[in-house]
Amino acid sequence: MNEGNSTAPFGDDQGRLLYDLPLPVLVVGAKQDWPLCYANEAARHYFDLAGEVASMSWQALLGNADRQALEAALAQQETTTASVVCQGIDGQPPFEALLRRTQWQGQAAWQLTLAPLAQGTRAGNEPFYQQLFNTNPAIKLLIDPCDGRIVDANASAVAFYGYPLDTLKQLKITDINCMAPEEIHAGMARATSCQQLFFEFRHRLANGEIRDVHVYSGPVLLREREYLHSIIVDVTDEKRYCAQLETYNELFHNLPVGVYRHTADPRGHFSAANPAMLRIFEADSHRALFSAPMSGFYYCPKEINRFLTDLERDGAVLRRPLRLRTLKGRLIHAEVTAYRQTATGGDIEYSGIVEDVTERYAAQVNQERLTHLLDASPDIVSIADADHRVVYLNKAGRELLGILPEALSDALTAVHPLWARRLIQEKGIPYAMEHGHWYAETAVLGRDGEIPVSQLIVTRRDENGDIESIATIMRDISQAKRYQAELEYHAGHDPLTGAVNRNRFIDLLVRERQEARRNGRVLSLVMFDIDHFKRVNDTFGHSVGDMVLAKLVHTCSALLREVDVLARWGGEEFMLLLPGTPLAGAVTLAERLRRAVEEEDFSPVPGITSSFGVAELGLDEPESQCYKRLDEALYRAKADGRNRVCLAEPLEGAGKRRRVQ
Ligand SMILES: Nc1nc2c(ncn2[C@@H]2O[C@H](COP(=O)(O)OP(=O)(O)OP(=O)(O)O)[C@@H](O)[C@H]2O)c(=O)[nH]1
Repeated sequence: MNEGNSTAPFGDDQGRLLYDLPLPVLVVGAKQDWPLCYANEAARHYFDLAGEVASMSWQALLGNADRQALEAALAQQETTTASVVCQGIDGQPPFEALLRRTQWQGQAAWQLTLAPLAQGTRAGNEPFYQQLFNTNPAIKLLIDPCDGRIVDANASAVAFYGYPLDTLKQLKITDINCMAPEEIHAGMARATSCQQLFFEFRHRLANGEIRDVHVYSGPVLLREREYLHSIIVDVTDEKRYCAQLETYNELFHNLPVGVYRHTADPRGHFSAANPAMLRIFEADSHRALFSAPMSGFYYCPKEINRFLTDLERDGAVLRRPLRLRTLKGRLIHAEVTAYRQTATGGDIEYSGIVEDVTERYAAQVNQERLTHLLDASPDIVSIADADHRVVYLNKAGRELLGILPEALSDALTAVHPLWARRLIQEKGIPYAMEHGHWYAETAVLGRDGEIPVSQLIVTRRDENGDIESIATIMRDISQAKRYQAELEYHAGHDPLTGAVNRNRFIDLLVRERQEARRNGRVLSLVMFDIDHFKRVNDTFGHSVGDMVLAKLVHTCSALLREVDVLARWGGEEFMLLLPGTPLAGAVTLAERLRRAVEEEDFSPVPGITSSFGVAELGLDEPESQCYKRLDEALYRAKADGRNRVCLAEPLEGAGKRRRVQ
């Protein structure tokens, strides 16, 4: 498209349109002196121009008055359209210049369309009109302004409207114009009186299709009658094209991803960028972005060189992660798509899109870190979505289950014993759904049976408050359970004999008394110790004494019921708690124990015996009082010669002695 060439100045479609327009059209630059850029065929005919127009001064073509009026209108900075009535040049009819701002080869320009006024009023104009009407390819209708009848139509009109000429000539303009008839008549009146010559209408074709048209309409005098001569320009495609351009433009400006173009040279510059590019690269203006050398945006030149090499080899690179630097020096993670193309001047250019994925990248890195951590954990971690589909299972979980189960219920069935599954399904999940989390000790099925686990179920809700995920963390607590049991045992047992210690005995007694009260059961206590134990130590040494103590507990324990409790009360003194046992039963048991000890072989110690005090605990009797009664009974057993069982004084008659052998 060369400057001054009379064809296609604005791109093919629009250029063709202007070229074909039977009205003179000039394009002048919107700057000082308004240099002439273009004249269409009709303008060349009107002004009698030949050859290149670029060097011509268009003002010289006009008379003084017209030139001043036009220059005044063109000088209006704010105006986008204007209309100036001109006298016309020598021998030509007057015209109305319709001014419209436009672009000429990327520069601001004015389009001047000259619509002849009252063409028919001058004698000798008819042949020119007839020539234009029949030979010019533009669509033309001749209309009777009185009733809107279509009097004549040229071949282009017949082709455009799709009616045979005869049919077209039987129609009125109101039959093809979509506007209300009264408005059409008002328009025709304005055109007839030359008040308005340019119209935008919508015309209906024979096939029913509606087209957008620009209509230049003015009066002509033919065969001594006044008609309206209308030149119809179909602008439907242009309008659509403009609307599409508008959409693209809007898209370009509002896209959240950066769209760019830059030169191939790494030291080059951005030459086009949408607003998102400014945001991504923290540029205050397009100027700031365009003036920065490309290399300033590269965080890792090696990475960029590889990118450019691949681009040169393949012509395009799709969605490659790149580390880039903003104008403020901040590192960003971007995904870049680039295409290589040859610009108009033959230079290589790159264009494409940049997506700032810094936040997504950080989230991904975080997720990878967490996954790494969770995989390193011996705890079993699983996450299910709102539909109970398992979406994550850490390494410990995968090792336990082998594969990722599809649903939470599958995972529960595969992992938990029935009781735990029920507990989780019936209590755990509903509770966590309501309160956000649930914690309990459950179990998983191990190779050698159940493994106790602590189980935490955590639910997460989305911004609408709907359940988004259900996460479960299970920790094997079998070791802890073992330690706990050991600790509990040691806290409540005597390490030498394995008997319950005094503290635990007191606790058990309190619990047993409550139970006895509830059930109306009796409860007896027996206090006993080894006779002359000091001698054992003195004669055989302390370790033999220890052996005797342990063996005695072993011997006695074998004769007790499960519910009976044997405690080492202190030194070589023991206490028995006998739930549900009345005094007589306790005495019988004490006697059995006494005999068993007497008969036991405590080698190397001969003749070990023991003495017993027995009491039934009164319903409301304080324990201390009962201990005292037992102590007295044991004292009596010792005093009476040892190796015997003595009954404690009954509660009512404390002080009396009773001896049972
Ligand atoms: N070997 C050993 N001896 C203990 C232990 N606890 C206490 N004794 C000893 O048990 C003996 C208790 O002696 P005493 O209270 O005089 O009673 P006893 O010699 O059995 O005399 P009677 O009870 O009157 O028959 C003391 O010598 C303590 O040192 C222990 O754990 N191991």
